[in-house]
Parts: sequence; structure tokens; C-alpha cells
Amino acid sequence: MSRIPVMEIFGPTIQGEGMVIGQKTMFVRTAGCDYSCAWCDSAFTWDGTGKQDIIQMEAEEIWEELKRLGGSGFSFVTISGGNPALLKNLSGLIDLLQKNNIKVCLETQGSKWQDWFLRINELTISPKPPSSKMKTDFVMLDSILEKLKNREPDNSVSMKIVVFDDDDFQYAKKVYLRYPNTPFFLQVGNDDSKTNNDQELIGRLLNKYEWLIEKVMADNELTNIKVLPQLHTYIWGNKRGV
Ligand SMILES: C[S@@+](CC[C@H](N)C(=O)[O-])C[C@H]1O[C@@H](n2cnc3c(N)ncnc32)[C@H](O)[C@@H]1O
Ligand SMILES: Nc1nc2[nH]cc(C(=O)O)c2c(=O)[nH]1
Ligand code: SF4
Ligand SMILES: [Mg+2]
Repeated sequence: MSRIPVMEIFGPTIQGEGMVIGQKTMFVRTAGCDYSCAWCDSAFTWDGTGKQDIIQMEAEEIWEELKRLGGSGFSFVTISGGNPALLKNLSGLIDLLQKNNIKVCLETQGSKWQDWFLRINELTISPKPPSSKMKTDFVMLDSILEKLKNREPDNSVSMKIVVFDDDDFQYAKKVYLRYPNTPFFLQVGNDDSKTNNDQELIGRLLNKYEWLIEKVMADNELTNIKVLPQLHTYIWGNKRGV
């Protein structure tokens, strides 16, 4: 028996972020994080406010719930959190999904290593800029990217950095230059992940997207880079479970 702390399972929806943006996917969100980012849009996974929703589930039970929600209409599952890399025992779930021809994507911040990283089809590493108030352990990040060179050949790894301000942009540049061979994404930061005034939020996020694009356009060192919105927030605002 090996249970996984699950905060929520939802979908089908689209992946709103990063290298497979737009991809139809189900989500499994695990509980617990070793960080506490100032602007975390999923703080309910670690700040105690979602405690009553955490369910300890076996891999088989997660798979059953995914099928109950998504029927046969999905072939991608994205695991996020919290930090799913806190969970040594995710191996069983990854195996079970892949045995059923499901591609597995996973989001983590690059603070912890797990051997099952090597088997994730689309792994997003998202180191945190200064506005988060977290400090990046670059020794750990270097070692994670080094070990990932031994991943299975069809599997993809990318970096995604959320940018709120000029300091974050400088940080993102430093990370870009440190890992020149890793596909690199910038993502617009959502500075109000509580509001339910969608129109006002979306207007502001569009302006921030334009600001970020213009920063990249003007930069001569950031060349092989993609600048993305957090697409789901432009459609559903801060709604949970989409
Ligand atoms: C909620 S986190 C969970 C996975 C993992 N803990 C991580 O941070 O990569 C998923 C993604 O959402 C991003 N994110 C969190 N809060 C955000 C916000 N307010 N605006 C934009 N992106 C945000 C994170 O940077 C991360 O890339
Ligand atoms: N649609 C959608 N796309 C996402 N991409 C990453 C998410 C996350 O919270 O990790 C997320 C999310 O919560 N919803
Ligand atoms: S690392 Fe991810 S889940 Fe953890 S606090 Fe930061 S954004 Fe939230
Ligand atoms: Mg999210």
C-alpha cells in the first residue's frame, strides 16, 4: 500500500502553461510544498486552507477517478501541486498511466530530485524568481539538469520562469544563460490570484503579456525563447479545477 496525498483531480481541460500549452489534459494536483511562493496561485495545496480536501489515494484509485471524469476522452495527464517531487512513491502512478498509453506531464520547481523524473514524458522545471521570495539552490538545479541528460530519449524537459517585474526578468535571463540547451519559456505572472473580477484581471494580464513580449523583443541575449500567457487565466480567470 502506497498512498499519494491528492488535493484535486480535474479535467479534461487544456494545459494552460509551458511547452505543451493548449494540449488537452487531465490534472492531478498533489498536496504539500517545500516552498511558499509569495504569489502562489495554488497556495491551498500547502497553506492549510485546503487541508479538509486532501485525500490519500492509491495509484489505481487515481486512475479510476481520472476515467470517471474523463471517460476515454484523454491521453495526457498533468501532475502538479504543490510540489509532486516531494513524493518518492509517484512511480506506481506514472507506470500505471503509461501502461494505459497516457502521456505524463509534470510540473515542479527544481528544488528536489526523484528518479522517476527520467520517465516523465513532458517535465517542466520552474525555478522561482526574486518576487516569489524563494531562493534558488543552483547546485541542486544544476544536478537535476545534469541527471536529466540520462532520461529516455523521447522525453522532453523545459524550463518555465514566471516574470512579474524587472528583477524577475534579470533572474530569468541568468537562468537562460546558465542552461542554454534547455527549451525556455517565460510566463506572465498573475498578481491577483484571488479576484473574481475576470474582465479586470484579464485586461491587466494582457497588458503584462505585452510588457513581457516587449522586454524580450528588446533583448539581444534572449534569442531562443518563447513568451507565453498563463492561458487558462485569460479564459477562466482564477477559477479552480480548470
Ligand atoms: C502552482 S505550481 C505547482 C508546481 C510546482 N510547485 C512549481 O511551482 O513549478 C505550477 C505553476 O504555476 C506557476 N504559478 C504559480 N503561481 C502563479 C502566478 N500567480 N502567476 C503565474 N504563474 C504562477 C508556477 O510558477 C508553476 O510554474
Ligand atoms: N488549465 C490549467 N493549466 C495549468 N498548467 C499548469 C497548472 C498548474 O496549476 O500547475 C495548470 C492549471 O491549474 N490549469
Ligand atoms: S513552488 Fe509551486 S506550489 Fe510551491 S509555493 Fe511555489 S508556485 Fe506554489
Ligand atoms: Mg495553476
